[in-house]
Order: sequence, then structure tokens, then C-alpha cells
Amino acid sequence: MQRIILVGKPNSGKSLLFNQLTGLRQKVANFPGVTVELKSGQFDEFELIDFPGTYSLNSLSRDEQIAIEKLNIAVHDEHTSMVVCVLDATRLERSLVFGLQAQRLAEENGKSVVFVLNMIDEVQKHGFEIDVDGLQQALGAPVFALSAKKLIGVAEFKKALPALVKQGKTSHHDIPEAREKVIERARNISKQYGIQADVVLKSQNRIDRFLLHNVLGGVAFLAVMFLLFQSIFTWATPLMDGVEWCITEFAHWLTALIGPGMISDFLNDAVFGGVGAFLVFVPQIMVLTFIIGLLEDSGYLARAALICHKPLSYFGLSGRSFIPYLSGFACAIPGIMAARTIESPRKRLITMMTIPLMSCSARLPVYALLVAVLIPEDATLFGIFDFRGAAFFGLYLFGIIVALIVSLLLNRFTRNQSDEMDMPFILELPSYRVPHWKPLFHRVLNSGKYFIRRAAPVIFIISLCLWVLGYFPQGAGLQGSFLGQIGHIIEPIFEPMGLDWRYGVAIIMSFLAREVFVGALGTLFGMAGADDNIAGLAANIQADGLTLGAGLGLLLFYVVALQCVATVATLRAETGKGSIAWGLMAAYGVLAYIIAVVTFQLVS
Ligand SMILES: Nc1nc2c(ncn2[C@@H]2O[C@H](COP(=O)(O)OP(=O)(O)OP(=O)(O)O)[C@@H](O)[C@H]2O)c(=O)[nH]1
Ligand SMILES: [Mg+2]
Repeated sequence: MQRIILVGKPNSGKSLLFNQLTGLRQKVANFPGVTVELKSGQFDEFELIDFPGTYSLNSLSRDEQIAIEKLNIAVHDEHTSMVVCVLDATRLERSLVFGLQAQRLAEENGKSVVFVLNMIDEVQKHGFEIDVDGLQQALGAPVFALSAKKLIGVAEFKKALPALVKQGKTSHHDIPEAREKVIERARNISKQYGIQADVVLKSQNRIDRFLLHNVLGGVAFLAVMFLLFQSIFTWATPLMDGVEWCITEFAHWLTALIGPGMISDFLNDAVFGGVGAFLVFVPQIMVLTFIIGLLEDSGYLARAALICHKPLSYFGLSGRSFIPYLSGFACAIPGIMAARTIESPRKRLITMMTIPLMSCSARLPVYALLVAVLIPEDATLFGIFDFRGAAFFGLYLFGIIVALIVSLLLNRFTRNQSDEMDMPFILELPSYRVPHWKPLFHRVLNSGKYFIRRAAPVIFIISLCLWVLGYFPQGAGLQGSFLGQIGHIIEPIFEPMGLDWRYGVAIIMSFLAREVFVGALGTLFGMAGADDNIAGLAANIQADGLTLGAGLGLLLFYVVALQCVATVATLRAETGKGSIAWGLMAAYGVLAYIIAVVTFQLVS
């Protein structure tokens, strides 16, 4: 199959164009360095490959190096027929530095080149027009002006591309090799055909004067972060109540239909109690995805990274660590992958090792459940903020603080002379944009679907096993059941945390996946006879008398413990060392246990 490769400056809209051409849904966001791996899809009869963005052929960061290596391989490959180079029309000069280098590389190897002048809608919005024919002449290759977002010119491009690929017309232009010369030519071309950069920058600067201000910028940053975590709780509550109501009503209806007996016990305890208790929290994960998506699409993230650079560098991290950290709030795995954009190998390693301390969405159900148990519903902070929301913020903050302390220690232990010379922190600030709503809503829906698909089967199987072990021998009650007997053996481990064996079983099971904690507890409490309040697990736990110290200790345990096999596998792949990955799992496990025990002893 003939291959088309899609290259260009970071944040120029390659992935969005890739999605429009292939119908796939690769991640698109408004900051440089979103795509860190090659992604492949099909367009027409061709294979289309989306590359990570690169500023030039001599780059330092890991993701760009990978892209450059792969680009070199691709242009030598006989299957590659065309290089499509995406230019950001609002930042023509910067796009052309890599664009011209890529054109030279492609033409040297006999591949044809086409330029896409993307973001043309933003140029038009400012009342400008670009002389596409002139630009075409200057570059000596076809140029398609389009907007991958507003779909201007995309249909024409789709129509013309196959013929151009088949034609395979290659030409040779005299493009200089030296970087300075390339920069000079890029500047000349953009001066002649591009729009004046300050037109676009003006409105951006006005906002940045506030958001990047020494003091106000910091305050705005903290406010944004606080609102983020507050809203996870407050926005999601009505949705969660809705889901809970539906599950409870359905459970009552179905069990009434079936009548009492073993099947009805099973449905109540394992299915509605276990899987149902977990489903209640899915809206929260969707709200979190929505808010992170808003931040990513608006262009604020790059500013936040800039604000955080100085404070983060005290801990041996870089401003570039911020975006991987924030991705870690959704899930550690893409967060660890995103760390590839960090230039310094040591900072990259420290960032990867501490990302698992960012509270990922799998912890949300556990937090929400225990916070609901420990804090009364109508408690407010200063009469405005929901106390439960503030507690959420506190938990996330605790994870961040532990991550910073661990980074500081790792930085002390691994520092050596050679990397004392820090590279300057350079990050391109993207334009502020209105979020692209449709993909954002798709992403939100997908996050819910993905979460259910990933966790529900595991929770179902575990609930089933727990239920069988807890139901038999029949009539012995939960305490006398097989599960109870096993539970009593492990109980001494959890006693110092102030927890009985039922929590112990749920904690051990949650090393498979954190969400299992909620499902397992749901099943266990369901079997203990509290089944008139099926999905209302929080109320059941409250009635059972979980103490504040033990509950708080348990929460902090979940903040710190690394209970995710997939994360360990990713850490192993990205660091190249299994010992680091498994070592971290053990170390965070022990630390979490100690924190929980100390909290229980202090608070009780
Ligand atoms: N206004 C406008 N925005 C666009 C257009 N194309 C892409 N964008 C936005 O530009 C941002 C970057 O898009 P991506 O497709 O992620 O860019 P990329 O080139 O793949 O970036 P990297 O993966 O970081 O190299 C996103 O916020 C897109 O919504 C366009 O034609 N017009
Ligand atoms: Mg991309």
C-alpha cells in the first residue's frame, strides 16, 4: 500500500487533519507536543501516518527525536509516496523552518511534497487573505489553504490528493542545508506571503498580560485548579444521583419480579451492589474529562506550564512536567507517554516516576465514596464552597505534595555534574481558541464508555467470586463464610489502619484495578444485609461506623498506592527498566500503608 506521511510544526493541526481524512479520533489539543507516537490510518487507498510535531530536524526532546528518526526511515522507504507538510497559516515563519527542511529531505529522496496551509479560518477571521498562488510559486510545490477545524477546503484537498500521490511528480529545489539559511528563507517567504504576526498576537497578549502576570497569574492558576477539582464534585452530583436512582429503581423492580431466593440475593449483592455501586461514579469521570478537555483546548495549559516552570524546577522538574502531570489526573498511562516531550532525560525519568501520584480517574470512585461517608452533604466552606469539593481538592493536593517531595529526593540522589547545565525552558504559547465542541463531547462520552468497558468486567468477576465465597456455606452468615475465614487471616495486616477484614479484602482486590474497591465493598456490605439501600453504599458504610481516622487513612492510602498493573507495564516500557516499575509499586505501597497507619493513630 502506498503511504502518505503527515508532518509539520507542533500544534499546526496535523492530527485534526488526520482525523478528518481517516475518520479516526486521534487526540487533538491546543498545546505543542500532543502526538508523541506515530499513528496510522487509512485514507482512500493509501496508508496515512500522523507524525509527532517537530520544530526542526535538529531537535532535542525525545518525542521530536523519535519523529525525526522515523521521518528519515520513512523518506527512504519505497512505500512512502508523499510527504504532506502542514503549515500553521497564523505562524507561517515558524512552520516553514521545519517545512523547508522536510521538503529538502523528501525531495533528496525522490518523494513528492504537498503543503497544507492550515488554520485559514483564523487568518480570515482577522480579515486577511493569503496569496496562495504566490506561496505555491515560492515553495515550488502545491499548496492547499484549508481549515481542518471549520472544514474549509478539506473536501477539495481530499479530492485532489489521490491524483497527486499517483502522479508521483517529484521536483528538486535548491533549499539550503544550513539552519541559519533555512531560517532566513522562511522569514523572507513569510514576510512576503504571511500575515503579520502581531495581528494575531495582539489579542493573545492582552489575555497573557493577566494570565502570565507574576502575581495575578499565580492566583489565577490556583483559582483554575481549585475550580477544576471543586467542579468534579459539584457538577457531577446531580448526574450521579440520577444514575443511583435509576439503578436502585431497576434493582427493586427486578428483584420484586424474581421473588426472594438465591438468584435475587446474587443480583442484589453482586450485580447491583458491586457493579452498580461503581457505575454511580461514571458521570464524575466524564466531568473530569470535560474539564481537562476544556483546559487543553483553550490554550491555557501551555501558560500553566510556564507559570509552573520556576516552582517545579526547585523540585528537579521542568515546566514541561506540568502537562504530563495534568494528563495523569485522567490516567497515568497517557501522562507517562506525554513525558516524552521533556528534553532532559533525568527530569523525564523523575516526572515519569512521580506521575502515578497524580490522582487518576480510577481513584475518583474511591474518593467520592469515602468523602461522602466522612463529610456531611450540606457542609460548606465559607458558605460558598461545597466542603466535599474542598476535600477533593485536598486529596489531589496531597498527591501533588507527595509527588514533589519524592521528586526532590530523587533529584538529590540522582544528580550528577554533567546535567547541572540546564537547558533554557522554551515553550511555544499557542493561540487562545474556543474549544472544538464535537470532538470534546465525543471524548467525554468515550471516557465513560472506556471506563465501564475496562472496569465493569473485572468488578463483575470479582464481585461474583466474593459473593460465592461469602454466600457459602449457606446460613453461616458473612462472618462464618469461606470469605470470612480467609478475611480473618489477613485482618491483622489491616488492623493498624483501623479497618476490619472486609476493607482488607477490598484493598487487596483493588491491586487489580482501583475501582474494584468500590465494587468489592458494595458486594460485601450488600451481603451483610444492608440491601434495602442497594446503590447507596456510602450510607451503608456510615451506618456500619467507619471512624474518621480510619477513613482518612484509607483515603490517603489510595492517593499514594500504585495499584495499577497497566501503569507498571507502561513505566517499564518507557523507562526500559522493570526494576524501576516494580520497585515503585512496592515503594508506593509501603509508603501508603505507613501514611494510613500514622493517620489512623493520630486522628483516632
Ligand atoms: N481555528 C483552527 N484551529 C485548528 C485548525 N486545525 C487544528 N486546529 C486546532 O489546533 C490545535 C492543534 O491541533 P492538533 O491537530 O492537535 O495539532 P498537531 O499538529 O497534531 O499537534 P502535535 O501533535 O502537538 O504536533 C487544536 O486545538 C485544534 O483544534 C484549524 O484549521 N482552525
Ligand atoms: Mg498531533
